Amino acid sequence: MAVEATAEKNTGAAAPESGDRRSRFRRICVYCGSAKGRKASYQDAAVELGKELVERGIDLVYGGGSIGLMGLVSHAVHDGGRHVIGVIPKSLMPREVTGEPVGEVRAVSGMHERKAEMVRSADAFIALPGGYGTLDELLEVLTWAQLGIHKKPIGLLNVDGFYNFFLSFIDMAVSEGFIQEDARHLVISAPTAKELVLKLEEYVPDYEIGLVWEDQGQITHGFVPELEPGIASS
Ligand SMILES: C/C(=C\CNc1ncnc2c1ncn2[C@@H]1O[C@H](COP(=O)(O)O)[C@@H](O)[C@H]1O)CO
Repeated sequence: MAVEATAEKNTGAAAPESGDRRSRFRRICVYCGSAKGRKASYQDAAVELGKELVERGIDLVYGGGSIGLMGLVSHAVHDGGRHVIGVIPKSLMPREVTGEPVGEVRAVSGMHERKAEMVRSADAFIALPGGYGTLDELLEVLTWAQLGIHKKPIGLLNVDGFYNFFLSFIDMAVSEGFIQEDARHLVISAPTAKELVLKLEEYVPDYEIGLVWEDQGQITHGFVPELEPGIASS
C-alpha cells in the first residue's frame, strides 16, 4: 500500500522498550460504523482496538450510543476500566436511535458541535470501518489537519483492506494534483490495532501551513503531548 508506506516518514521516535506500554495519549477518538458490518473481522477489530486502548491506559472519545462497532469498542474500553466519553447530539439521544451508552455522555447541540467537541477532547484519531458518518468525521479531521487547525495524528484501521480503495483514491488525488504530497502523510494506516497505535505514538508532525486560526484556539492548542522522558511508546 503506497499510503501506508509513505506514512513511515512520520515515525521519528526512539525504538520502544518492550514491557512498558504506557502511552503519550490521554484520549483517542474512534470514528466507526453505527452498523457492525458483514465480516466478523470488523467486529473483532473494534474489540481488539478497545482492548489495546485499555492496555495502554488510554481513554475513549466516540460518537456515543451502543449500536454497531461503536457499541463494541466502547464496551471493550469501559469493561477494561478506562473512561469512555460519548459525544451525542441531543436529537440522537433517544435510546431507540443509538442504544444505551456506557460511561460519560456529553450532549451537544448538533453534528457540527459534536465533531468539534470530539476533536477538542482527543489527542489522536482512529477510524475503524464505517459508512458515511465515519467518512464525514474522518475527512473533517483530516481537512482540519491539512489547514493546520490541529497537529494530532490520524489513523485508519485498515481491517481486511477495508480502506484500500480510500487509500488508492488519496494516491490518485495526489498524482492528479489535488492533494499535496506533504498532506498525504497526514493519513497513517495499519491492518491491526497494535501496529496502528504504535505508529500513532511515533508520529512526528512534519506538515506546516502557517495559518492562524483565532476561532479554533482550543483545538489548535490541544496539541499532542510529547513523550515524557522514560515513557516508552510500546
Ligand atoms: C440513523 C442511524 C444511526 C444513528 N445512530 C448514531 N448514533 C450515534 N452516532 C452516530 C449515529 N449515526 C452516525 N453516527 C456518527 O457517525 C459515525 C457512524 O456513522 P456511519 O454512517 O455508521 O459510519 C460514528 O462515528 C458516529 O459518531 C443509521 O445510520
